[in-house]
Amino acid sequence: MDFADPGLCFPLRVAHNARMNANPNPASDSVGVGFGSGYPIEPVVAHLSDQPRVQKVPSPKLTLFVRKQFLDPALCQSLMDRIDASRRPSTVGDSNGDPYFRTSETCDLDAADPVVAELDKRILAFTGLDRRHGEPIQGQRYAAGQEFKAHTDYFEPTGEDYDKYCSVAGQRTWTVMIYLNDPEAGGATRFRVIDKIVQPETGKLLAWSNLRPDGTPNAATLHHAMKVRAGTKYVVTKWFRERPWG
Ligand SMILES: O=C(O)CCC(=O)C(=O)O
Ligand SMILES: [Fe+2]
Repeated sequence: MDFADPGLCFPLRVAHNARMNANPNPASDSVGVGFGSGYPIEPVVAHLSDQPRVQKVPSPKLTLFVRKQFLDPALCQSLMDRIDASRRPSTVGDSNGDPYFRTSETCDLDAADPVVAELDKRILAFTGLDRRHGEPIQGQRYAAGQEFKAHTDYFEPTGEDYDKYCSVAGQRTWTVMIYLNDPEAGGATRFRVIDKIVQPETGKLLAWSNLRPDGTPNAATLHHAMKVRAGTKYVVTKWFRERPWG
């Protein structure tokens, strides 16, 4: 389940793959090609830090950015409508046997849908990452009582599902997540290693590197989508990979 063990460290494979796929060249496509996979992270960090209204969470352990009101409420509503219309139970890699570990629902958003294409374009322009390294955007929906317990978005290199999820595109480099609404109560995202709780707000974007500057998976990215207490929570997520996606 991509569950973080802070003691784990798998430097060689990840660092090697990540370095091989970094693209230091300027854009050769319409948007988002400049920084390849997002590893090395330094150019991405510089680019994100330059964007208007972006805050970098001050932590030596984790590279995490917050950008409020990245999406306007109308676009958020269009995305929530799509998530409502087409959802399935969420799944986890490397299950630990806890059936309540991730109780939300997931929507595989259609990349051909103009609303989704617009979202993709904005994320690529904002991050500077290469569209070829991006997974298709997903939506997540949490009804009251639903959550996604503490996990990491990278895949444990020793986990039994590592090859299944990573053999083609490699490890996850960056996570970009946007809250689409502000649920009545609960639903915050808690990064417990750095003691940071982010409250959902309509259109607020989070972006973090799942890898340390040396290319190893960063256990300090451990995060918990806390239970929604009242109302419904919606987010969209786009993950980037070391190598092109499919
Ligand atoms: O919903 C959230 O706050 C976090 C979602 C998440 O961590 C994930 O989908 O991997
Ligand atoms: Fe996550």
